[in-house]
Amino acid sequence: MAKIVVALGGNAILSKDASAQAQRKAVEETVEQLVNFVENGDQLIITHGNGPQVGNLLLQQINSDSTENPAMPLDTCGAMTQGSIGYWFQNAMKEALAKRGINKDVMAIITQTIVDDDDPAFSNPSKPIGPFYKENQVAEIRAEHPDWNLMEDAGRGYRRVVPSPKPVEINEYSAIRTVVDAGIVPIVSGGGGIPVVRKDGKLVGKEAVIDKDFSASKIAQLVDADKLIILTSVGGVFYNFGKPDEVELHDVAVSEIEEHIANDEFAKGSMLPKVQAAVDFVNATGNPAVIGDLEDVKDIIKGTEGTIIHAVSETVKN
Ligand SMILES: Nc1ncnc2c1ncn2[C@@H]1O[C@H](COP(=O)(O)OP(=O)(O)O)[C@@H](O)[C@H]1O
Ligand SMILES: NC(=O)OP(=O)(O)O
Repeated sequence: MAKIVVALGGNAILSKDASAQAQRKAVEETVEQLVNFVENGDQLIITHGNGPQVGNLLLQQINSDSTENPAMPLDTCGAMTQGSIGYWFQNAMKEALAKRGINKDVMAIITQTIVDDDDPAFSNPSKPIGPFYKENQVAEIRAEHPDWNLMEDAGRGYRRVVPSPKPVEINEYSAIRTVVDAGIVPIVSGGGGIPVVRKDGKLVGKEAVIDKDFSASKIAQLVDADKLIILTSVGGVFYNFGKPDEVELHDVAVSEIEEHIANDEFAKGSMLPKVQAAVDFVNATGNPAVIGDLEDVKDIIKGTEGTIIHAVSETVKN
């Protein structure tokens, strides 16, 4: 049995239709893929993003800044998306397991991620959230929301960006470990976890969105995972992505990916955090990380799809 942390992108849950019904359906389709791991005998730990959802939640609140019905701060919005997405996953996963005759508990855990109050990310927003805007909408949006920062997101349009500090600790780590050891399928650290700092013995929320790829890597290291799998909407990691000479990677040594990161070759806010999170995991544990398409889970389990990032020693063995 392998212990596997699987991270799913918020864009995989919300693509075009942002209704609760459509997102629930996307989650139901997603878990049909994830049960393959459990059927394969693996202990699964699920984590997910919330970029599109938390951005939409903020937009829904724009007109509710009255004293009677105030808008919620970003950390609380993060908690709300963790709750809603966790709720969809918990029920969908339980039902999908039952359909295959597997009686296993599934449990979403409200997770807080401790960050550093002095993280430079607080003054350098980089995490894309909410919908994609066309280039010709940008001037109007900037005029309407002068406090927003906007960034181009991997050739897909412009998005609002917010601070994204790095996870330092996972507050609920020991509870997560207990749940994992009990064989329960936990859904943890949704949206990267609610960003908090410790102040005077208390946890205080910060207005930010943590990258779930970094939290997934941290959790995978803390639970001694055998593998970290980051599932997204692309078959793997490409060099020269989107250019005529793009190349998809299948097996790659961590040192090679590190060189390409150092050369600034990966898109910030999309592929860069994934490769960085994978590299951190591989370097800390010596175990492999995989980046691949949610649709390819069966082949990722077989090792025939996705980009597998190996520790150097592993690559030398091959
Ligand atoms: N070098 C690259 N290789 C593969 N995909 C890339 C690369 N650079 C940018 N991308 C884009 O990054 C996307 C995945 O990032 P994103 O959508 O932010 O992930 P998430 O699934 O976590 O929401 C891919 O669908 C692709 O469009
Ligand atoms: N929080 C987070 O990383 O979300 P996405 O995966 O949706 O970008």
